[in-house]
Amino acid sequence: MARSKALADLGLTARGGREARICGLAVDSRDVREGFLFAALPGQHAHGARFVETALAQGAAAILTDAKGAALIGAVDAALIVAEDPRQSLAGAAALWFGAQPGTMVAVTGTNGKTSVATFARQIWMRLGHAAINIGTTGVEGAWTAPSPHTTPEPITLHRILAEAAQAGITHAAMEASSHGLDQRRLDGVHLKAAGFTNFTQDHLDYHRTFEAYYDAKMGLFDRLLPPDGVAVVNLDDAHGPDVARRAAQRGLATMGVGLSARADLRILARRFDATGQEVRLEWKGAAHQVRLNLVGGFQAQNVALAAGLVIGAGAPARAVFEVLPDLVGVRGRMQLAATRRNGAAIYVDYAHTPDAVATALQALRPHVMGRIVVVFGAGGDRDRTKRPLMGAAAAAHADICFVTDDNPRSEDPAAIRAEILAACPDATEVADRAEAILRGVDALGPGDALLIAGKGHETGQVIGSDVFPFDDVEQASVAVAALDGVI
Ligand SMILES: CC(=O)N[C@H]1[C@@H](OP(=O)(O)OP(=O)(O)OC[C@H]2O[C@@H](n3ccc(=O)[nH]c3=O)[C@H](O)[C@@H]2O)O[C@H](CO)[C@@H](O)[C@@H]1O[C@H](C)C(=O)N[C@@H](C)C(=O)N[C@H](CCC(=O)O)C(=O)O
Ligand SMILES: Nc1ncnc2c1ncn2[C@@H]1O[C@H](COP(=O)(O)OP(=O)(O)OP(=O)(O)O)[C@@H](O)[C@H]1O
Repeated sequence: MARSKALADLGLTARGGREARICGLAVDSRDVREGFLFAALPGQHAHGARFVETALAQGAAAILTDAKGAALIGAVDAALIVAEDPRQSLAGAAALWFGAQPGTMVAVTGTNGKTSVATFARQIWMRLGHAAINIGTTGVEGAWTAPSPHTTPEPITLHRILAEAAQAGITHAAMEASSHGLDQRRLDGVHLKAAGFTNFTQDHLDYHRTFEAYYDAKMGLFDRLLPPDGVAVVNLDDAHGPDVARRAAQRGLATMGVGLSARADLRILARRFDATGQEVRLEWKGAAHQVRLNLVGGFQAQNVALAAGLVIGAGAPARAVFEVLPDLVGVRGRMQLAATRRNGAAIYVDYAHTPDAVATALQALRPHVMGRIVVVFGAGGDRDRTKRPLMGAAAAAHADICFVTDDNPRSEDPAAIRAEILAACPDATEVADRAEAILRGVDALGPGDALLIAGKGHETGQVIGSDVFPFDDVEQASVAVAALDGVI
Protein backbone atom coordinates (compact mmCIF):
# COMPACT_ATOMS: atom_id res chain seq x y z
CA MET A 1 0.00 0.00 0.00
CA ALA A 2 1.23 3.50 -0.81
CA ARG A 3 2.80 5.39 2.09
CA SER A 4 0.73 8.22 3.56
CA LYS A 5 1.12 10.80 6.29
CA ALA A 6 -1.31 13.02 8.19
CA LEU A 7 -0.99 16.78 7.62
CA ALA A 8 0.18 17.24 11.21
CA ASP A 9 3.07 14.84 10.52
CA LEU A 10 4.18 17.24 7.80
CA GLY A 11 3.98 20.25 10.13
CA LEU A 12 0.83 21.55 8.40
CA THR A 13 -2.62 22.60 9.65
CA ALA A 14 -5.53 23.02 7.26
CA ARG A 15 -8.28 25.62 7.52
CA GLY A 16 -11.10 24.46 9.78
CA GLY A 17 -8.87 21.66 11.08
CA ARG A 18 -9.72 19.50 8.06
CA GLU A 19 -7.72 16.28 7.98
CA ALA A 20 -6.17 14.60 4.95
CA ARG A 21 -3.86 11.66 4.34
CA ILE A 22 -1.04 12.80 2.05
CA CYS A 23 0.51 10.34 -0.41
CA GLY A 24 3.05 12.66 -2.06
CA LEU A 25 4.04 16.27 -2.74
CA ALA A 26 4.13 18.34 -5.94
CA VAL A 27 4.85 21.97 -6.92
CA ASP A 28 3.63 21.45 -10.46
CA SER A 29 0.01 20.50 -11.06
CA ARG A 30 1.15 18.17 -13.84
CA ASP A 31 3.03 16.06 -11.28
CA VAL A 32 0.04 15.61 -8.94
CA ARG A 33 -1.25 12.07 -8.31
CA GLU A 34 -4.08 10.64 -6.17
CA GLY A 35 -3.80 11.86 -2.55
CA PHE A 36 -1.01 14.39 -3.24
CA LEU A 37 -0.48 17.76 -1.60
CA PHE A 38 -0.20 20.42 -4.32
CA ALA A 39 1.82 23.50 -3.38
CA ALA A 40 0.23 26.39 -5.31
CA LEU A 41 3.12 28.86 -5.16
CA PRO A 42 3.29 32.48 -6.27
CA GLY A 43 5.47 32.52 -9.40
CA GLN A 44 7.13 35.01 -11.69
CA HIS A 45 4.75 34.29 -14.54
CA ALA A 46 1.63 32.96 -12.84
CA HIS A 47 0.26 32.05 -9.44
CA GLY A 48 0.22 28.30 -8.90
CA ALA A 49 -3.36 28.76 -7.63
CA ARG A 50 -4.39 28.98 -11.29
CA PHE A 51 -3.56 25.30 -11.64
CA VAL A 52 -5.51 24.06 -8.61
CA GLU A 53 -8.38 22.81 -10.74
CA THR A 54 -6.01 20.56 -12.69
CA ALA A 55 -4.41 19.41 -9.46
CA LEU A 56 -7.81 18.51 -7.97
CA ALA A 57 -8.85 16.72 -11.15
CA GLN A 58 -5.69 14.62 -10.78
CA GLY A 59 -6.62 13.68 -7.21
CA ALA A 60 -4.97 16.32 -4.97
CA ALA A 61 -6.06 15.83 -1.35
CA ALA A 62 -4.61 19.09 -0.04
CA ILE A 63 -3.58 22.50 -1.35
CA LEU A 64 -0.84 24.58 0.24
CA THR A 65 -0.82 28.23 -0.78
CA ASP A 66 -0.58 31.86 0.42
CA ALA A 67 -3.39 34.34 1.16
CA LYS A 68 -3.41 35.57 -2.44
CA GLY A 69 -3.65 32.00 -3.70
CA ALA A 70 -6.48 31.23 -1.26
CA ALA A 71 -8.43 34.22 -2.57
CA LEU A 72 -7.92 33.04 -6.14
CA ILE A 73 -8.92 29.48 -5.32
CA GLY A 74 -12.08 30.21 -3.30
CA ALA A 75 -13.93 27.19 -1.89
CA VAL A 76 -12.41 23.77 -2.58
CA ASP A 77 -13.27 20.24 -1.59
CA ALA A 78 -9.79 19.51 -0.25
CA ALA A 79 -7.76 20.44 2.78
CA LEU A 80 -6.58 24.04 2.29
CA ILE A 81 -3.42 25.17 4.08
CA VAL A 82 -2.79 28.91 3.92
CA ALA A 83 0.73 29.90 4.92
CA GLU A 84 2.48 33.26 5.08
CA ASP A 85 5.41 31.73 3.17
CA PRO A 86 4.20 28.56 1.44
CA ARG A 87 7.68 27.85 0.01
CA GLN A 88 9.01 27.63 3.57
CA SER A 89 6.13 25.36 4.65
CA LEU A 90 6.67 23.17 1.58
CA ALA A 91 10.37 22.74 2.35
CA GLY A 92 9.56 21.83 5.96
CA ALA A 93 6.91 19.35 4.78
CA ALA A 94 9.34 17.85 2.25
CA ALA A 95 11.94 17.33 5.00
CA LEU A 96 9.33 15.52 7.14
CA TRP A 97 7.92 13.54 4.22
CA PHE A 98 11.28 12.08 3.20
CA GLY A 99 12.51 11.96 6.78
CA ALA A 100 16.21 11.12 6.34
CA GLN A 101 19.34 13.14 5.61
CA PRO A 102 23.08 12.49 5.79
CA GLY A 103 24.23 13.28 9.34
CA THR A 104 26.92 15.80 8.38
CA MET A 105 25.99 18.50 5.88
CA VAL A 106 27.45 21.86 4.87
CA ALA A 107 26.36 24.46 2.31
CA VAL A 108 28.27 27.16 0.45
CA THR A 109 27.05 30.37 -1.14
CA GLY A 110 28.70 33.20 -3.10
CA THR A 111 28.84 34.48 -6.66
CA ASN A 112 31.83 32.38 -7.76
CA GLY A 113 33.46 29.23 -6.48
CA LYS A 114 30.45 27.34 -5.08
CA THR A 115 30.94 24.26 -7.24
CA SER A 116 34.67 24.22 -6.57
CA VAL A 117 34.26 24.53 -2.79
CA ALA A 118 31.47 21.91 -2.57
CA THR A 119 33.52 19.51 -4.71
CA PHE A 120 36.64 20.05 -2.59
CA ALA A 121 34.71 19.49 0.67
CA ARG A 122 33.32 16.23 -0.72
CA GLN A 123 36.77 15.11 -1.92
CA ILE A 124 38.32 15.86 1.52
CA TRP A 125 35.64 13.81 3.28
CA MET A 126 36.12 10.92 0.86
CA ARG A 127 39.90 10.97 1.41
CA LEU A 128 39.17 10.83 5.14
CA GLY A 129 37.17 7.67 4.54
CA HIS A 130 33.62 9.06 4.66
CA ALA A 131 30.84 8.24 2.18
CA ALA A 132 30.27 11.74 0.79
CA ILE A 133 28.49 13.60 -2.02
CA ASN A 134 28.31 17.14 -3.34
CA ILE A 135 25.10 18.55 -4.79
CA GLY A 136 25.08 21.45 -7.23
CA THR A 137 25.58 22.68 -10.79
CA THR A 138 27.34 19.45 -11.76
CA GLY A 139 24.58 17.23 -10.30
CA VAL A 140 25.06 14.87 -7.39
CA GLU A 141 28.63 13.58 -7.41
CA GLY A 142 30.84 11.45 -5.19
CA ALA A 143 30.15 8.14 -3.47
CA TRP A 144 26.61 8.20 -4.89
CA THR A 145 25.44 9.96 -8.04
CA ALA A 146 22.18 11.33 -9.41
CA PRO A 147 21.14 14.08 -11.80
CA SER A 148 20.11 17.43 -10.32
CA PRO A 149 18.19 19.83 -12.53
CA HIS A 150 19.17 22.91 -10.52
CA THR A 151 22.23 24.17 -8.68
CA THR A 152 20.04 24.10 -5.57
CA PRO A 153 17.19 21.66 -6.33
CA GLU A 154 13.55 22.33 -5.47
CA PRO A 155 12.85 21.20 -1.89
CA ILE A 156 10.92 18.09 -2.95
CA THR A 157 13.76 16.99 -5.23
CA LEU A 158 16.42 18.03 -2.72
CA HIS A 159 14.89 16.14 0.19
CA ARG A 160 14.31 13.10 -2.03
CA ILE A 161 17.99 13.18 -3.01
CA LEU A 162 19.08 13.55 0.63
CA ALA A 163 16.85 10.71 1.81
CA GLU A 164 17.92 8.35 -1.00
CA ALA A 165 21.56 9.25 -0.36
CA ALA A 166 21.18 8.58 3.37
CA GLN A 167 19.50 5.24 2.61
CA ALA A 168 22.42 4.42 0.31
CA GLY A 169 24.80 4.95 3.23
CA ILE A 170 25.95 8.52 2.48
CA THR A 171 26.94 10.22 5.72
CA HIS A 172 28.35 13.53 4.45
CA ALA A 173 27.01 16.06 1.93
CA ALA A 174 28.25 19.44 0.69
CA MET A 175 25.73 21.51 -1.21
CA GLU A 176 25.72 24.68 -3.25
CA ALA A 177 23.25 27.32 -2.09
CA SER A 178 22.29 29.49 -5.07
CA SER A 179 20.71 32.87 -4.45
CA HIS A 180 17.54 31.66 -6.21
CA GLY A 181 17.48 28.59 -3.99
CA LEU A 182 17.93 30.64 -0.82
CA ASP A 183 15.34 33.20 -1.89
CA GLN A 184 12.85 30.42 -2.64
CA ARG A 185 13.68 28.65 0.63
CA ARG A 186 14.64 25.46 -1.17
CA LEU A 187 17.16 24.61 1.59
CA ASP A 188 14.81 25.01 4.55
CA GLY A 189 14.66 21.84 6.60
CA VAL A 190 18.24 20.87 5.72
CA HIS A 191 20.25 20.32 8.92
CA LEU A 192 23.53 22.15 8.38
CA LYS A 193 26.63 21.87 10.54
CA ALA A 194 28.51 24.66 8.73
CA ALA A 195 27.92 27.23 6.00
CA GLY A 196 30.47 28.96 3.77
CA PHE A 197 30.73 32.28 1.94
CA THR A 198 33.08 32.66 -1.06
CA ASN A 199 32.56 36.14 -2.49
CA PHE A 200 29.97 38.57 -3.76
CA THR A 201 29.92 40.40 -7.11
CA GLN A 202 27.16 41.50 -9.44
CA ASP A 203 25.05 38.71 -10.97
CA HIS A 204 21.46 37.56 -11.44
CA LEU A 205 19.97 41.08 -11.27
CA ASP A 206 17.33 39.91 -13.77
CA TYR A 207 15.83 37.88 -10.91
CA HIS A 208 16.74 39.79 -7.74
CA ARG A 209 16.34 43.30 -9.27
CA THR A 210 18.71 45.02 -6.84
CA PHE A 211 22.18 44.37 -5.54
CA GLU A 212 20.79 44.53 -1.96
CA ALA A 213 18.07 41.95 -2.64
CA TYR A 214 20.68 39.62 -4.18
CA TYR A 215 22.95 40.04 -1.15
CA ASP A 216 20.06 39.57 1.31
CA ALA A 217 19.06 36.36 -0.45
CA LYS A 218 22.58 34.99 -0.02
CA MET A 219 22.66 36.10 3.62
CA GLY A 220 19.62 33.91 4.35
CA LEU A 221 22.13 31.07 4.71
CA PHE A 222 23.72 32.77 7.73
CA ASP A 223 20.78 34.82 9.05
CA ARG A 224 18.31 31.95 9.04
CA LEU A 225 19.38 28.51 7.87
CA LEU A 226 22.50 27.87 9.91
CA PRO A 227 21.36 26.57 13.33
CA PRO A 228 22.71 28.12 16.58
CA ASP A 229 25.37 25.40 16.91
CA GLY A 230 26.49 25.82 13.29
CA VAL A 231 29.80 27.32 12.15
CA ALA A 232 29.95 30.21 9.63
CA VAL A 233 33.08 29.86 7.50
CA VAL A 234 33.83 33.11 5.71
CA ASN A 235 36.35 34.19 3.08
CA LEU A 236 37.61 37.40 4.68
CA ASP A 237 39.49 38.43 1.53
CA ASP A 238 36.23 39.40 -0.15
CA ALA A 239 35.03 42.94 0.53
CA HIS A 240 31.76 41.54 1.96
CA GLY A 241 33.45 38.85 4.09
CA PRO A 242 33.75 40.93 7.28
CA ASP A 243 30.04 41.85 7.08
CA VAL A 244 29.04 38.19 6.71
CA ALA A 245 31.19 37.28 9.73
CA ARG A 246 29.68 40.14 11.74
CA ARG A 247 26.11 39.07 10.89
CA ALA A 248 26.85 35.50 11.93
CA ALA A 249 28.55 36.60 15.16
CA GLN A 250 25.58 38.84 15.97
CA ARG A 251 23.41 35.71 15.93
CA GLY A 252 25.85 34.11 18.36
CA LEU A 253 27.14 31.65 15.74
CA ALA A 254 30.72 30.43 15.83
CA THR A 255 32.61 32.02 12.93
CA MET A 256 35.79 30.93 11.20
CA GLY A 257 37.55 33.44 8.94
CA VAL A 258 39.66 32.03 6.09
CA GLY A 259 41.97 33.62 3.51
CA LEU A 260 45.04 35.81 3.19
CA SER A 261 43.64 38.32 5.70
CA ALA A 262 45.67 38.73 8.90
CA ARG A 263 42.41 38.21 10.81
CA ALA A 264 41.75 34.79 9.29
CA ASP A 265 41.60 31.79 11.65
CA LEU A 266 42.60 29.49 8.81
CA ARG A 267 45.12 31.77 7.18
CA ILE A 268 46.97 31.51 3.88
CA LEU A 269 50.42 32.76 4.92
CA ALA A 270 52.22 32.40 1.60
CA ARG A 271 51.84 30.98 -1.88
CA ARG A 272 54.38 30.01 -4.50
CA PHE A 273 53.09 29.31 -7.98
CA ASP A 274 54.59 26.84 -10.45
CA ALA A 275 53.69 25.26 -13.77
CA THR A 276 51.09 22.83 -12.42
CA GLY A 277 49.92 24.31 -9.14
CA GLN A 278 51.01 26.09 -6.00
CA GLU A 279 52.79 25.54 -2.67
CA VAL A 280 50.67 27.05 0.08
CA ARG A 281 51.58 27.72 3.70
CA LEU A 282 48.50 27.55 5.93
CA GLU A 283 48.26 28.61 9.56
CA TRP A 284 45.71 27.09 11.93
CA LYS A 285 45.68 27.56 15.69
CA GLY A 286 49.28 28.80 15.77
CA ALA A 287 50.73 25.90 13.74
CA ALA A 288 51.90 26.22 10.13
CA HIS A 289 51.15 23.55 7.51
CA GLN A 290 52.94 23.41 4.15
CA VAL A 291 50.53 22.09 1.52
CA ARG A 292 50.91 21.30 -2.17
CA LEU A 293 47.86 22.17 -4.28
CA ASN A 294 47.74 20.77 -7.79
CA LEU A 295 45.38 23.57 -8.78
CA VAL A 296 45.96 26.63 -10.91
CA GLY A 297 44.76 30.13 -9.98
CA GLY A 298 45.26 32.13 -6.79
CA PHE A 299 41.54 31.96 -5.97
CA GLN A 300 41.73 28.17 -5.77
CA ALA A 301 43.79 28.43 -2.57
CA GLN A 302 40.93 30.49 -1.09
CA ASN A 303 38.39 27.94 -2.30
CA VAL A 304 40.44 25.12 -0.77
CA ALA A 305 40.82 27.02 2.53
CA LEU A 306 37.06 27.55 2.61
CA ALA A 307 36.36 23.86 1.90
CA ALA A 308 38.88 22.80 4.56
CA GLY A 309 37.27 25.27 6.99
CA LEU A 310 33.81 23.80 6.31
CA VAL A 311 35.01 20.24 6.85
CA ILE A 312 36.86 21.21 10.05
CA GLY A 313 33.84 23.29 11.18
CA ALA A 314 31.68 20.20 10.63
CA GLY A 315 33.88 18.18 12.97
CA ALA A 316 36.88 16.70 11.12
CA PRO A 317 40.36 16.86 12.70
CA ALA A 318 42.33 19.73 11.09
CA ARG A 319 45.67 17.91 10.71
CA ALA A 320 44.06 15.04 8.80
CA VAL A 321 42.28 17.55 6.55
CA PHE A 322 45.53 19.38 5.66
CA GLU A 323 47.22 16.07 4.85
CA VAL A 324 44.76 15.21 2.07
CA LEU A 325 44.69 18.63 0.35
CA PRO A 326 47.41 17.67 -2.21
CA ASP A 327 44.96 15.07 -3.60
CA LEU A 328 42.28 17.61 -4.56
CA VAL A 329 41.33 17.89 -8.22
CA GLY A 330 39.40 20.81 -9.72
CA VAL A 331 35.99 20.77 -11.37
CA ARG A 332 36.08 19.19 -14.84
CA GLY A 333 36.80 21.72 -17.58
CA ARG A 334 37.66 24.53 -15.16
CA MET A 335 41.37 25.31 -15.41
CA GLN A 336 41.84 21.59 -15.91
CA LEU A 337 45.37 20.39 -16.62
CA ALA A 338 44.58 18.46 -19.79
CA ALA A 339 48.06 17.41 -20.89
CA THR A 340 51.74 18.21 -20.53
CA ARG A 341 54.28 18.32 -23.35
CA ARG A 342 57.51 16.41 -23.19
CA ASN A 343 59.28 19.76 -22.66
CA GLY A 344 57.14 20.37 -19.55
CA ALA A 345 54.77 22.96 -21.07
CA ALA A 346 51.29 22.62 -19.57
CA ILE A 347 47.98 22.65 -21.45
CA TYR A 348 44.84 23.79 -19.64
CA VAL A 349 41.17 23.61 -20.63
CA ASP A 350 38.76 26.19 -19.23
CA TYR A 351 35.08 26.95 -19.77
CA ALA A 352 35.75 30.73 -20.09
CA HIS A 353 33.45 31.93 -22.86
CA THR A 354 32.89 35.58 -21.95
CA PRO A 355 35.35 38.51 -22.19
CA ASP A 356 35.57 38.71 -18.40
CA ALA A 357 36.13 35.00 -17.98
CA VAL A 358 38.82 34.92 -20.69
CA ALA A 359 40.66 37.80 -18.97
CA THR A 360 40.27 36.19 -15.50
CA ALA A 361 41.48 32.78 -16.67
CA LEU A 362 44.53 34.22 -18.46
CA GLN A 363 45.39 36.43 -15.47
CA ALA A 364 45.00 33.47 -13.08
CA LEU A 365 47.40 31.48 -15.25
CA ARG A 366 50.08 34.20 -15.48
CA PRO A 367 51.86 33.65 -12.12
CA HIS A 368 52.20 29.94 -12.95
CA VAL A 369 53.96 30.54 -16.26
CA MET A 370 57.63 31.40 -16.66
CA GLY A 371 57.41 31.69 -20.45
CA ARG A 372 54.66 32.72 -22.83
CA ILE A 373 50.92 32.11 -22.60
CA VAL A 374 49.25 30.79 -25.75
CA VAL A 375 45.47 30.85 -26.06
CA VAL A 376 43.13 29.01 -28.45
CA PHE A 377 39.57 30.32 -28.44
CA GLY A 378 36.50 31.26 -30.47
CA ALA A 379 32.96 32.51 -29.88
CA GLY A 380 29.60 30.81 -30.26
CA GLY A 381 27.16 31.49 -33.09
CA ASP A 382 23.53 32.58 -32.55
CA ARG A 383 24.55 34.13 -29.23
CA ASP A 384 25.52 37.61 -28.00
CA ARG A 385 27.57 39.11 -30.87
CA THR A 386 28.86 42.08 -28.88
CA LYS A 387 31.14 39.87 -26.84
CA ARG A 388 33.17 38.70 -29.85
CA PRO A 389 35.50 41.73 -30.22
CA LEU A 390 35.64 42.03 -26.42
CA MET A 391 36.85 38.44 -26.19
CA GLY A 392 39.42 39.19 -28.86
CA ALA A 393 40.60 42.25 -26.92
CA ALA A 394 40.79 40.29 -23.63
CA ALA A 395 42.90 37.59 -25.28
CA ALA A 396 45.18 40.13 -26.97
CA ALA A 397 45.68 41.96 -23.65
CA HIS A 398 46.49 38.92 -21.50
CA ALA A 399 48.03 36.26 -23.81
CA ASP A 400 51.28 36.34 -25.78
CA ILE A 401 50.13 34.24 -28.73
CA CYS A 402 46.49 33.90 -29.88
CA PHE A 403 44.80 31.38 -32.15
CA VAL A 404 41.23 32.21 -33.13
CA THR A 405 39.12 29.21 -34.08
CA ASP A 406 35.53 27.93 -34.11
CA ASP A 407 33.38 27.35 -31.01
CA ASN A 408 29.85 26.12 -31.71
CA PRO A 409 29.16 28.29 -34.81
CA ARG A 410 25.60 26.90 -34.93
CA SER A 411 23.68 28.44 -37.86
CA GLU A 412 26.12 31.32 -38.43
CA ASP A 413 28.96 31.57 -40.93
CA PRO A 414 32.01 30.56 -38.83
CA ALA A 415 34.35 32.78 -40.87
CA ALA A 416 32.21 35.84 -40.07
CA ILE A 417 32.35 35.07 -36.32
CA ARG A 418 36.13 34.71 -36.47
CA ALA A 419 36.40 38.00 -38.36
CA GLU A 420 34.49 39.81 -35.60
CA ILE A 421 36.91 38.45 -33.00
CA LEU A 422 39.98 39.11 -35.15
CA ALA A 423 38.98 42.75 -35.55
CA ALA A 424 40.10 43.24 -31.91
CA CYS A 425 43.16 40.96 -32.01
CA PRO A 426 44.68 41.43 -35.46
CA ASP A 427 47.94 39.67 -34.52
CA ALA A 428 46.12 36.39 -33.85
CA THR A 429 46.45 33.42 -36.19
CA GLU A 430 43.17 32.24 -37.68
CA VAL A 431 42.67 28.47 -37.84
CA ALA A 432 39.12 27.44 -38.65
CA ASP A 433 39.30 23.81 -37.58
CA ARG A 434 39.39 23.59 -33.76
CA ALA A 435 41.43 20.38 -33.65
CA GLU A 436 44.02 21.92 -35.95
CA ALA A 437 44.04 25.14 -33.90
CA ILE A 438 44.75 23.10 -30.76
CA LEU A 439 47.52 21.23 -32.57
CA ARG A 440 49.06 24.55 -33.69
CA GLY A 441 48.71 25.97 -30.15
CA VAL A 442 50.41 22.91 -28.64
CA ASP A 443 53.14 23.05 -31.32
CA ALA A 444 53.88 26.67 -30.36
CA LEU A 445 54.75 25.68 -26.78
CA GLY A 446 58.37 25.91 -25.71
CA PRO A 447 59.76 24.99 -22.27
CA GLY A 448 58.10 27.14 -19.60
CA ASP A 449 55.17 28.11 -21.86
CA ALA A 450 51.50 27.24 -21.22
CA LEU A 451 48.43 26.88 -23.43
CA LEU A 452 44.88 27.78 -22.46
CA ILE A 453 42.15 26.21 -24.59
CA ALA A 454 39.18 28.37 -23.69
CA GLY A 455 35.45 28.15 -24.26
CA LYS A 456 34.26 24.55 -24.11
CA GLY A 457 35.46 23.31 -20.74
CA HIS A 458 33.54 20.11 -19.92
CA GLU A 459 31.49 20.17 -23.15
CA THR A 460 31.85 17.23 -25.50
CA GLY A 461 30.39 18.54 -28.74
CA GLN A 462 30.93 21.12 -31.48
CA VAL A 463 27.60 22.48 -32.75
CA ILE A 464 27.72 23.18 -36.49
CA GLY A 465 24.37 24.02 -38.08
CA SER A 466 21.96 21.87 -36.11
CA ASP A 467 24.38 18.95 -35.84
CA VAL A 468 26.45 18.21 -32.75
CA PHE A 469 29.81 16.67 -33.65
CA PRO A 470 31.75 14.91 -30.87
CA PHE A 471 34.53 17.24 -29.70
CA ASP A 472 36.39 17.30 -26.44
CA ASP A 473 39.10 19.91 -25.80
CA VAL A 474 40.72 17.75 -23.09
CA GLU A 475 40.93 14.77 -25.44
CA GLN A 476 42.20 16.94 -28.30
CA ALA A 477 44.99 18.28 -26.08
CA SER A 478 46.25 14.72 -25.52
CA VAL A 479 45.85 13.86 -29.19
CA ALA A 480 47.97 16.90 -30.12
CA VAL A 481 50.68 16.07 -27.59
CA ALA A 482 50.77 12.45 -28.76
CA ALA A 483 51.06 13.59 -32.40
CA LEU A 484 53.88 16.03 -31.68
CA ASP A 485 55.82 14.27 -28.91
CA GLY A 486 54.91 10.65 -29.51
CA VAL A 487 52.81 8.69 -27.02
CA ILE A 488 54.56 9.06 -23.67
C1 LIG B 1 13.32 32.03 -11.74
C2 LIG B 1 12.97 30.89 -10.87
O1 LIG B 1 13.72 30.55 -9.99
N1 LIG B 1 11.81 30.25 -11.17
C3 LIG B 1 11.30 29.21 -10.29
C4 LIG B 1 9.85 29.53 -9.99
O2 LIG B 1 9.20 29.55 -11.23
P1 LIG B 1 8.24 30.72 -11.64
O3 LIG B 1 8.10 31.71 -10.53
O4 LIG B 1 8.68 31.26 -12.96
O5 LIG B 1 6.91 29.88 -11.87
P2 LIG B 1 5.70 30.24 -12.82
O6 LIG B 1 6.00 29.76 -14.19
O7 LIG B 1 5.30 31.66 -12.61
O8 LIG B 1 4.56 29.27 -12.23
C5 LIG B 1 4.09 29.45 -10.89
C6 LIG B 1 3.85 28.12 -10.25
O9 LIG B 1 2.89 27.40 -11.02
C7 LIG B 1 3.31 26.07 -11.19
N2 LIG B 1 2.71 25.53 -12.43
C8 LIG B 1 3.00 26.06 -13.64
C9 LIG B 1 2.43 25.52 -14.78
C10 LIG B 1 1.51 24.44 -14.68
O10 LIG B 1 0.94 23.92 -15.65
N3 LIG B 1 1.24 23.96 -13.43
C11 LIG B 1 1.83 24.47 -12.31
O11 LIG B 1 1.55 23.97 -11.22
C12 LIG B 1 4.82 26.17 -11.22
O12 LIG B 1 5.43 24.94 -10.82
C13 LIG B 1 5.10 27.27 -10.20
O13 LIG B 1 5.26 26.71 -8.90
O14 LIG B 1 9.27 28.53 -9.17
C14 LIG B 1 9.30 27.22 -9.77
C15 LIG B 1 8.63 26.25 -8.81
O15 LIG B 1 9.08 26.44 -7.51
C16 LIG B 1 10.77 26.83 -10.06
O16 LIG B 1 10.81 25.56 -10.67
C17 LIG B 1 11.39 27.86 -10.98
O17 LIG B 1 12.75 27.55 -11.21
C18 LIG B 1 13.07 27.57 -12.58
C19 LIG B 1 12.82 26.21 -13.22
C20 LIG B 1 14.52 27.98 -12.84
O18 LIG B 1 15.03 27.79 -13.91
N4 LIG B 1 15.21 28.55 -11.90
C21 LIG B 1 16.62 28.95 -12.10
C22 LIG B 1 16.73 30.39 -12.56
C23 LIG B 1 17.38 28.73 -10.82
O19 LIG B 1 16.81 28.49 -9.77
N5 LIG B 1 18.72 28.81 -10.92
C24 LIG B 1 19.61 28.63 -9.77
C25 LIG B 1 21.08 28.82 -10.14
C26 LIG B 1 21.40 30.18 -10.56
C27 LIG B 1 22.90 30.31 -10.83
O20 LIG B 1 23.68 30.43 -9.84
O21 LIG B 1 23.28 30.28 -12.01
C28 LIG B 1 19.58 27.20 -9.29
O22 LIG B 1 19.65 26.99 -8.06
O23 LIG B 1 19.58 26.30 -10.16
N1 LIG C 1 36.95 32.11 -5.32
C1 LIG C 1 36.80 32.56 -6.58
N2 LIG C 1 36.93 33.86 -6.86
C2 LIG C 1 36.76 34.33 -8.11
N3 LIG C 1 36.49 33.55 -9.17
C3 LIG C 1 36.36 32.25 -8.96
C4 LIG C 1 36.50 31.68 -7.64
N4 LIG C 1 36.30 30.36 -7.74
C5 LIG C 1 36.04 30.11 -9.03
N5 LIG C 1 36.08 31.23 -9.77
C6 LIG C 1 35.82 31.39 -11.22
O1 LIG C 1 34.44 31.12 -11.42
C7 LIG C 1 34.27 30.04 -12.36
C8 LIG C 1 33.15 29.15 -11.81
O2 LIG C 1 33.62 28.43 -10.68
P1 LIG C 1 32.62 27.50 -9.88
O3 LIG C 1 31.91 26.59 -10.84
O4 LIG C 1 33.35 26.86 -8.76
O5 LIG C 1 31.63 28.62 -9.32
P2 LIG C 1 30.04 28.59 -9.08
O6 LIG C 1 29.79 29.61 -8.04
O7 LIG C 1 29.63 27.22 -8.74
O8 LIG C 1 29.46 29.02 -10.44
P3 LIG C 1 28.35 28.23 -11.33
O9 LIG C 1 27.12 28.09 -10.48
O10 LIG C 1 28.18 29.14 -12.51
O11 LIG C 1 28.99 26.90 -11.65
C9 LIG C 1 35.64 29.35 -12.47
O12 LIG C 1 35.90 28.90 -13.78
C10 LIG C 1 36.60 30.42 -12.07
O13 LIG C 1 37.06 31.12 -13.22
